[in-house]
Amino acid sequence: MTRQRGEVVVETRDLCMHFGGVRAVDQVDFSLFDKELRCLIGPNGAGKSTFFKCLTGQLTPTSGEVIIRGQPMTGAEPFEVASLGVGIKTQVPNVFDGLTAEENIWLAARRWHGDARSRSLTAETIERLKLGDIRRTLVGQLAHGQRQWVELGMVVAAEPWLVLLDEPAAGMTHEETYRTVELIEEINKTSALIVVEHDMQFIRMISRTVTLFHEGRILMQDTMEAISADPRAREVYLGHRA
Ligand SMILES: Nc1ncnc2c1ncn2[C@@H]1O[C@H](COP(=O)(O)OP(=O)(O)OP(=O)(O)O)[C@@H](O)[C@H]1O
Repeated sequence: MTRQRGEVVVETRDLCMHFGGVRAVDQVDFSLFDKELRCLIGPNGAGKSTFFKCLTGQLTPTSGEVIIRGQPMTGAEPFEVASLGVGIKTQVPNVFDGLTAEENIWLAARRWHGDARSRSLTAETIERLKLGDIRRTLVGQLAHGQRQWVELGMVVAAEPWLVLLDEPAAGMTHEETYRTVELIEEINKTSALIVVEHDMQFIRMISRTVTLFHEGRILMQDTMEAISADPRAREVYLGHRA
């Protein structure tokens, strides 16, 4: 079961996001502990992305509460969530194609820090995520996976204590997915993470506590091994994916 570590840093209470009659997120009570790495999985339409967007401020929930490090953040704007020290990577690309990888990472650092600190953070991030071979390449010329890693670098350069990632391995090859897992493990040394992901190979490699959504609710929360062995979980999700 979930190994509880330290303080709860993200909490939702009775969170609901309804679109007309569609209960995309319905009465969700969720807790994330400091330094935890949590994956959110579920079949198409289960409510993962909607839940994610309620945390990031992209959507204002219909009812319920979002609490981040003790602060009530229900309905906050994305910049207010980011201001708490939360790094957010959505599915929408957020890079400048006409700038190099290094310049993109520097810009992300510069948003929060002075010039000197931004330069050192950029160098540290490139070293930490092993992006040295592409640092001077224009992002518009990079492969899909490499662009995603630059975006991860942009998130890391802001020194977040919490990182929220929506489908970081989407569209990646096996090798790119493997590298992305390594980068996420590296980021988890300094940040808690919530990762929405479809890719079973990715989830198994990450191998931590997984929250399984189904019809807007949390159906199960456990290791991937336990979820894989559960008949109900298999029926709603794994049966048509594993
Ligand atoms: N803006 C919206 N307006 C109306 N309905 C929406 C909207 N966004 C999501 N929904 C509906 O809410 C439900 C949950 O969708 P959501 O995208 O959160 O699921 P998901 O688990 O992220 O699915 P996927 O894995 O396919 O991305 C679905 O029925 C979807 O059609």
